[in-house]
Amino acid sequence: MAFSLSPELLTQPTPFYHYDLALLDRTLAALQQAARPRGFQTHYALKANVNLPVLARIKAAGLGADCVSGGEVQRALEAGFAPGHIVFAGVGKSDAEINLALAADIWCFNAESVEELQVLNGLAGAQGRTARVALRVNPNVDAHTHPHITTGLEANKFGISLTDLPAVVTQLASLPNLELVGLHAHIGSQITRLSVFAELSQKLNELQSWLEDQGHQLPHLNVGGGLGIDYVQPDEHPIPDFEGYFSMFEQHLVRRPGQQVHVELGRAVVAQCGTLLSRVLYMKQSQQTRFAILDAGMTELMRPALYGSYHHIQNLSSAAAETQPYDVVGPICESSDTFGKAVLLPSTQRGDLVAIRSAGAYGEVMSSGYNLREKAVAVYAG
Ligand SMILES: Cc1ncc(COP(=O)(O)O)c(C=O)c1O
Ligand SMILES: N[C@@H](CCCC[NH3+])C(=O)O
Repeated sequence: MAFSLSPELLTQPTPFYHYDLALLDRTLAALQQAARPRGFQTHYALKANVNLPVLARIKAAGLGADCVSGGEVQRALEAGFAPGHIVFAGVGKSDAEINLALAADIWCFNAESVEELQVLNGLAGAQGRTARVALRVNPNVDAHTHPHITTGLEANKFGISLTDLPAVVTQLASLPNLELVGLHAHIGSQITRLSVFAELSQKLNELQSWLEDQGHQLPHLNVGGGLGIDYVQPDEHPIPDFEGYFSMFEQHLVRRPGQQVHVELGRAVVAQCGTLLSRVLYMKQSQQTRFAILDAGMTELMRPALYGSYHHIQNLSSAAAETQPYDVVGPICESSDTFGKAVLLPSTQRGDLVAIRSAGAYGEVMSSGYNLREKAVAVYAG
């Protein structure tokens, strides 16, 4: 169904984020329908969107929480996620963040280096606790996505490299306040080539067998997130291909009896339910280009400026059938503050309301106050 705003929101000051919670609920239902019969548990990666009404629906659907900062652990607790359903990942956890998560007795730390394991061991001992850890490995699997959001290659800072793994596992024997409970990998985001998850599964199978040979049985595996969405046709494909995603792991990941397998999805859960609404402030014609200058910019949605990402743009005020190309830009003092070049829109003018689609993930959370901009408000429907 094409995006439209309810009449009372037509006078809402712009820019603002709009979240369709009914679509979020349908997405969560489809996700659980694909995950549960196959025996997978889903955590939601809070980094994609941390708004409490969004988190409430996600928690109600039975997902756990994947956090990458002390702030996210706190937000997950505030949203009512049980500590036993929270994991804490991240390549640079501070002592204060680790202490907070230890005190909350979260389920698991996904650890990314020997030094982190040593610090975690010390801090857990000081609190008189044992910390459950999963080793985040860098499996050197190419996710075939944008280089800035690829995380599972040797060149990336994330995870323990496979060559270091034997030394890390040896070290664990001298860290009495840690309990190894699992293996974790996350190879990247906005992945649309699902075969890479088969490759990841095969790497994890080999590593699991190797760890068992070292005497470590793993009650838990975490295969990360990364499932991509359709930014080009959000109306045709509002719900991502959860069936295809889970069936890859079902077919290729060798699970042990009773083993828990987690996925941690962010974008696929929340991207399509969010839209950034903005008004055209000015039209401007240069020698070659017709610009539509919006009141939203890279401060509200950074993805196009940061990665050259495509977001579908609609003019909600103009019904003309004929279209012409516009460069749709923001008001920020950066040339990269551009939502799209040569975007085909019906005749557009000052005051028109514009929808920038698929902005529910990594949109509002990545906003900034650059140019002393005020934070855009969020409104919820459904
Ligand atoms: C460790 C980890 N887990 C989960 C995610 C969520 O990824 P996505 O939003 O692509 O599902 C990310 C982000 O890429 C991540 O870094
Ligand atoms: N911020 C990225 C995704 C990064 C995922 C976190 N590792 C995006 O907007 O696509």
